[in-house]
Amino acid sequence: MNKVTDTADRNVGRTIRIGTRGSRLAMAQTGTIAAMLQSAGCRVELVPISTPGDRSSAPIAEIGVGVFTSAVREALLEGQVDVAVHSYKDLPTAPEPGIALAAVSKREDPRDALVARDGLTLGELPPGSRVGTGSPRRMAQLRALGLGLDVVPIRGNIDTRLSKVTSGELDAVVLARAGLARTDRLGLVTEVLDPIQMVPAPAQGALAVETRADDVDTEHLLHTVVDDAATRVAVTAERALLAALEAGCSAPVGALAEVVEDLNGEGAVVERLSMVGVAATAVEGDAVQMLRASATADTSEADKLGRMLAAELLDLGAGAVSR
Ligand SMILES: NCc1[nH]cc(CCC(=O)O)c1CC(=O)O
Repeated sequence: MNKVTDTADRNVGRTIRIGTRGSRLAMAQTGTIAAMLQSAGCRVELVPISTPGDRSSAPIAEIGVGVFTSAVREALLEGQVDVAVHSYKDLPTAPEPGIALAAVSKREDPRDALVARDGLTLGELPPGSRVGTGSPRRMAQLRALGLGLDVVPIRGNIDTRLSKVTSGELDAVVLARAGLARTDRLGLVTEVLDPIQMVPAPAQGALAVETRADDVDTEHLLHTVVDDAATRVAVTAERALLAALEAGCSAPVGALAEVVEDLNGEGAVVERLSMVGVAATAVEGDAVQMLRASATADTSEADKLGRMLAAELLDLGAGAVSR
């Protein structure tokens, strides 16, 4: 008997309750995980959860890290739901007592995307163009490109941000390509940004699927049905870099790791983990410099690779701004 069948059998007759926020993105993400569980023969129920993050329009920096995730985690701990699905990049780096990261699903394209007026690319936007983003990481990298863009802080869900281009208030916005893909809006993208110029947020495009730490059946099920090994290795390295810099999800820090095929000394194909990390030296004003470090390691050393690149960035002077 294969592993999936075995796990599904142990969960026969059970309905797995998945907590989800009501936003279009959250619903899409939860739907992806629900569909995987259903394909494995599980019955699934979606339980809507409202969070303070959804009810407030204050800047994320003010309302704090984890505003979107803590209410869903509470519902999990209280037993109202069995599974919580989060955008992995929105999770604080500190582990949550009582909660297990049961699976990381196969990552969407992690790159950032530009949605600009008149089909323009970043390079085609005239100097002085107003480009909106709420992320210090994107702000810093946009400024560091030296294109003379007017980088405007914005907030709100994907629809709110896109509407600022449609209304003419902004010339462009930068968003995660993954969020646009999951909500069927890739058609609006005028340029997918080069991940060397715009290093994505750690774990961008990946979903973290959690369950209660004592719910070993659900944990095993999720691990078997949902977990993607290559994604987990990559985001482990990226999150290790973030944690080592003591930087939260809104910090001016980017990291991207990828499992790649390489040749070893004997000419045999081996898998390696290749990674780049960036941190901004300043986020206020226009003079922003991005510090950069990159390296390759064995896939079994993901955590170590992330911490090593973080140490390199700290040596280069990243410490002062990332805390
Ligand atoms: N911070 C909000 C957020 N959290 C996850 C996504 C998109 C999906 C992802 O990055 O995995 C977004 C929107 C965005 O950054 O444009």
